Amino acid sequence: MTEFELIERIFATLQPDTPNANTIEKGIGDDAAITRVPAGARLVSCIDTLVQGRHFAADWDSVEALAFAIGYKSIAVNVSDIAAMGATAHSVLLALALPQRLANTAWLEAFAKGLFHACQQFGVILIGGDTTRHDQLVISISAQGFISAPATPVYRSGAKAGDTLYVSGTLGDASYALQHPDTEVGQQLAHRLHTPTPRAALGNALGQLPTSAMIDISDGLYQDLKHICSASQVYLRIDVEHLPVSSALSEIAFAERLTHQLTGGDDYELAFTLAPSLSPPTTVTPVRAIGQVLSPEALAALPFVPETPQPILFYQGQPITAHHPAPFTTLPPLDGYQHFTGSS
Ligand SMILES: Nc1ncnc2c1ncn2[C@@H]1O[C@H](COP(=O)(O)OP(=O)(O)OP(=O)(O)O)[C@@H](O)[C@H]1O
Ligand SMILES: Cc1ncc(C[n+]2csc(CCOP(=O)(O)O)c2C)c(N)n1
Ligand SMILES: [Mg+2]
Repeated sequence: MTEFELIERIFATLQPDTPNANTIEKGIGDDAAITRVPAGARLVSCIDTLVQGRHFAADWDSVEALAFAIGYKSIAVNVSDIAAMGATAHSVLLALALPQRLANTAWLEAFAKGLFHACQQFGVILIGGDTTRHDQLVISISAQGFISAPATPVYRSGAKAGDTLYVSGTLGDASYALQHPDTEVGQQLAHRLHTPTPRAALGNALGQLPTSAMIDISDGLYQDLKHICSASQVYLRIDVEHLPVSSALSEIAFAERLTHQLTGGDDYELAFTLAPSLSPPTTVTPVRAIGQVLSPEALAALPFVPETPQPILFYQGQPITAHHPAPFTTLPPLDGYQHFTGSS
């Protein structure tokens, strides 16, 4: 298959019809795509790259077996970032660095089926891309979405003292599945790692409310909430016993599963803050209050306040510290997933 046959046979042909198609003046097939933007809408854009051996397994057997899931997940992680702005995803561009051994109809069809399955589920259309050859599989997807009035974008920077902190779905499932793939619980949770569900409808509903801050959880709850703390210049209280847990993960010892929930990553849940007078929207995705934005008075009452704004963990009403680490025996490292560490 040549590069041009591949694009034509797989990406232009396998795409199902979608409602967004009528807003695309030119999709796959020219030098760039042309989209009709709804009058008054704001354009929301993001990009995420998935790399063999870093975002999914390095070995070829896994990459071959996971073709559908890799296609699905590369769309899902972008839809999640668009949802985290309070927006609705509309269309995507796909840049594919494809190893020779995957440039065959079987692998590409399975990959495209996963990709288009996610596109259909979340109402997005593939409008173009770029295909090159490389020795490892690397997938970059950029997504664009829209926010139309009365919805407004939700930033990381708007959390206010007294707001309630919420998180959607359940946490820690993907991380457990990644680290324990051969256990019964790991296998029950494998779908949460390979085919995560971005909270598209919830993100959209939160864009209709005066949601004060929002982020999607990709690198671990604690680390991602740190971004809300520094952008909003607030301290967050997290009550660890309130972290939502799936029934499969609840089988695991409390301290161990909490570590996955706080630091594991790959959750693609939404964390957000709302003024206490507001109720979170009711969509198919459950949400749970897990803490609050600390007021200056609440902070002043703490035995110790870190210098920089950050989340503070509580268990049974008491701050979790190195001296009083319960429910942990020793405080685990709370940094989540990082591509580069501090050392050079
Ligand atoms: N190479 C880059 N060039 C320009 N901006 C970048 C680059 N890498 C990251 N950014 C920007 O930095 C900000 C944070 O990026 P980051 O990738 O950490 O986002 P995230 O949503 O927290 O993580 P995820 O990759 O899991 O979606 C975003 O605004 C992103 O666009
Ligand atoms: C083989 C393998 N190793 C590790 C992980 C875990 N992992 C990789 S990237 C990431 C954060 C989001 O990435 P980004 O910040 O680039 O969007 C996480 C939690 C995985 N899924 N597969
Ligand atoms: Mg994000």
